Amino acid sequence: MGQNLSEEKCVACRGDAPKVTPEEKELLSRQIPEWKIVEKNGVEMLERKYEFPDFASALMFTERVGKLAENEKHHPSILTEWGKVTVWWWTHKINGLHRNDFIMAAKTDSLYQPLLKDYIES
Ligand SMILES: C[C@H](O)[C@H](O)[C@H]1CNC2=NC(N)=NC(=O)C2=N1
Repeated sequence: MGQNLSEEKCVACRGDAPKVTPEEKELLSRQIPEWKIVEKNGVEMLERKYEFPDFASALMFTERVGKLAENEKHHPSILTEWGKVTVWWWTHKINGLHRNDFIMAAKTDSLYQPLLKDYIES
């Protein structure tokens, strides 16, 4: 498992679901090299900043990430600014990182280049 994280489904995550082990964290991180693991209030999260040519395209990306979150029932924090969107993924129910978060980060990455391409061509 784990060759194509963006194609895995996000599984329903219960409160007793396992956090990723340090070994899994290391392996999964290699598939999402642009993401950093940060800690906020003692909770580990995945964080990535995406860049855009203006506010409208940043907002379109935010909307697409929001739809992805609703489809997968797993929801990020998103900060939308002029020319950039910062996304954080973690699992609220376990206050930390689950495999789901790495799946969602990979899926988020897969939305980025197509949006830029559509936007520039339109
Ligand atoms: C019932 C519903 O699926 C859950 O409450 C979901 C909603 N979205 C979620 N999103 C994230 N990131 N973590 C969760 O634990 C979580 N729980």
